[in-house]
Amino acid sequence: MIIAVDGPAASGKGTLAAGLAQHYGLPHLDTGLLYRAVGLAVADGVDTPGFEAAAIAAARALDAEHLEDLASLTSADTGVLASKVAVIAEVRSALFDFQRNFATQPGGAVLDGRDIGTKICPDADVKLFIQADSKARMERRARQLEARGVEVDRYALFHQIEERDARDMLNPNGGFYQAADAHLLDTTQLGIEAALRAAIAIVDRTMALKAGGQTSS
Ligand SMILES: Nc1ncnc2c1ncn2[C@@H]1O[C@H](COP(=O)(O)OP(=O)(O)OP(=O)(O)O)[C@@H](O)[C@H]1O
Ligand SMILES: Nc1ccn([C@@H]2O[C@H](COP(=O)(O)O)[C@@H](O)[C@H]2O)c(=O)n1
Repeated sequence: MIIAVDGPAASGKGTLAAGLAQHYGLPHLDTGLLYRAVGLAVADGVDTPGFEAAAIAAARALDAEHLEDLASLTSADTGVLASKVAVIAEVRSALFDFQRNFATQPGGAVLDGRDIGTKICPDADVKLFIQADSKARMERRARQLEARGVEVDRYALFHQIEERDARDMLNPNGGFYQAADAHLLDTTQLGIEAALRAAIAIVDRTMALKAGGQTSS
């Protein structure tokens, strides 16, 4: 079974994808980490003329070692860098095979990102599109950063998240939109446990309908 989980920054898609993976005994890939690793690799050259070529080279050279420094990869600044390299078509195509191979491994997988249901796994068995309002997302991200001892300017963080979402939604080479057959799950009013229960219910219902020869979207 392939489960595709997409959504904007700090919507909780990674948390839900990890919970679904654990529940169904599937491997999980946070595809944002790939873009973050590329962004981090070219951080020093951001907005210089060689930036694009350097990002393409970094994406082509990416391997598992680049995904180890989670503290640097998951910072808010690296998220912005990731969204800058994510608009480059050759970066996206260089990362495609890694994601596709992960998704199509025997038994299936859970992947979360922006274009999983639309570009990476248009054939996914279940697609979830996670939403939460911008203020709730900002507050969740602020608390996550504060738990790590990072000082947070909530006003700046709110604008950074909105700016990143806009860049992702307008990305001409991206695929960040709700697929026609994706299930919308708004978690603004749901805690982590309730959101995971709702996601599991959607997956179970979709798979049961499919087994009975029906579609659920
Ligand atoms: N339903 C929820 N209610 C409250 N907090 C949540 C909920 N879902 C996730 N969180 C918390 O919000 C923060 C961001 O969640 P998460 O990393 O899963 O988001 P994301 O969409 O994967 O973010 P990004 O796209 O930036 O990687 C985490 O600290 C997580 O524990
Ligand atoms: N499938 C994806 C995943 C991510 N991106 C870009 O990377 C940025 C960081 O992703 P997070 O999920 O870790 O927030 C994101 O803002 C996108 O620009 C992508 O394009 N496609």
